[in-house]
Amino acid sequence: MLRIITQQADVRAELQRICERTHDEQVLHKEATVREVLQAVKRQGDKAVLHYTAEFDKQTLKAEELRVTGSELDAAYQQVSKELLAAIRLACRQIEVFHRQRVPKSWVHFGDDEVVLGKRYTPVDRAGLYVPGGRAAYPSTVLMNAIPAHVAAVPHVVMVTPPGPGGVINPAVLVAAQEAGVQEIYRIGGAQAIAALAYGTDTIPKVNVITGPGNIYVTLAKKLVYGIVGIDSLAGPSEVLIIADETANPVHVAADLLAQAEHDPMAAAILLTTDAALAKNVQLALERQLVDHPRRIDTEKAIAHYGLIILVESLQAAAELSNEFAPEHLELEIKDPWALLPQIRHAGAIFLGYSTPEAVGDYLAGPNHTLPTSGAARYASALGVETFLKHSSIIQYSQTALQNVAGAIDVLATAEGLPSHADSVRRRIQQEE
Ligand SMILES: NC(=O)c1ccc[n+]([C@@H]2O[C@H](COP(=O)([O-])OP(=O)(O)OC[C@H]3O[C@@H](n4cnc5c(N)ncnc54)[C@H](O)[C@@H]3O)[C@@H](O)[C@H]2O)c1
Ligand SMILES: N[C@H](CO)Cc1c[nH]c[nH+]1
Ligand SMILES: [Zn+2]
Repeated sequence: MLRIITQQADVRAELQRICERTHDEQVLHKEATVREVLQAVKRQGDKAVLHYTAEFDKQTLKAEELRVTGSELDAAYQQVSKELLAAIRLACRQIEVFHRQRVPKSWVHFGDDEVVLGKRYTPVDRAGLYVPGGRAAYPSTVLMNAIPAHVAAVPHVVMVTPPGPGGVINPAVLVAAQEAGVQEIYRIGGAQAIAALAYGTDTIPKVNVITGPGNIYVTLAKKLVYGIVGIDSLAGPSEVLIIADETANPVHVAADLLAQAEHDPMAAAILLTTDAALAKNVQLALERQLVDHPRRIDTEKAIAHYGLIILVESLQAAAELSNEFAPEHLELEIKDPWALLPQIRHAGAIFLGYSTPEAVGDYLAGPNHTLPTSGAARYASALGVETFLKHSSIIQYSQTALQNVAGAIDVLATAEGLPSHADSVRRRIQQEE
């Protein structure tokens, strides 16, 4: 049963508990497991990857079986329906159109002071895309990761995803990967996959950046290898926070809460509403929709531990609580969502109005669905083209321009006690004299 509480002193503590659920004490033992997996893969490479694939994914594979073959890729097209292929292609187009609008451009400015300054963007050499596959297959996540990498012109893109029974990878995942231009795919998942991408093994190439969402093991592993490789953000168990007033449809609100809760027993689903009747009706609708839900047990776990309805005094109060939580997804199911939007400061993606369920963003609106979770939206953003790019600063001074600033550099270098810095400028000026 989804709990209803009224806005009172402990609301903030309760929201904080849910927000920080991936950092709490129960997660510590998982972090110990993840550290062990990372160390083992670093030292033993493929041997450890195969060991953990047998232990956690229950699949016994040989190193030469890790890479998905060309014939499996071809066969996948025969296994998906025409409708699914058409939907994947529609999503592909819309995601690409959106991501092409965001490509940062290199620039150079030639100043009148004979100083040239600029920024030059270049893609990483190798990217590793994690596509989750434990509880569900995610062709949509393939597209959300691979298309920005393609738009960024990353030369070498590797994808990993956990093996299903018999080592098989869901054909829709393989089709989506081909439609989005991924050629190299390995059937590994969890922390062992992140470790393999970060350190490299005989079979799996070491990459420069790892992107993609995953469960708590994947997210902890990404956090721990950050620095050895870049990462997009901590995109862990899914979340939705809905702000609704008396005009919202309780059946739709309940469906949207379940649409996130069904991802993972650690998913979070929160409703902030100004209307007590709506709160009650959402609670009832959610119970009804859960009755014959195919993922009922895990979804109920998420709702019981990380689900909540809070009755708030005003939409302004709701916006403040939402900002503190910084949800991955925020829905504004209210009369005038645009009026509340300026109050919203932290959210991975914001869905406005009654006809914009979060699922449109999950699949094909265009913006990326790989989003920061557990409060990371306070400082991080959606995966994007820029995740696969870095920029180098461009600086050129003429002799005259250098003379103009030589005195200031001398003073700063002397203040820092770094005489060779000052000398490197002085010698050039003197050489000219
Ligand atoms: N934030 C986002 O943008 C976003 C997008 C899509 C999905 N998600 C989230 O991705 C997650 C997908 O999770 P999933 O479990 O379905 O797939 P997953 O691929 O993330 O995790 C499966 C892997 O976890 C490992 N694992 C399972 N149990 C383990 C154990 N006891 N010890 C060590 N390793 C273990 C296994 O190796 C397995 O390969 C969900 O939490 C979902 O909410 C988030
Ligand atoms: N809601 C997920 C992000 O938290 C993304 C997704 C993929 N497929 C369905 N949903
Ligand atoms: Zn979803």
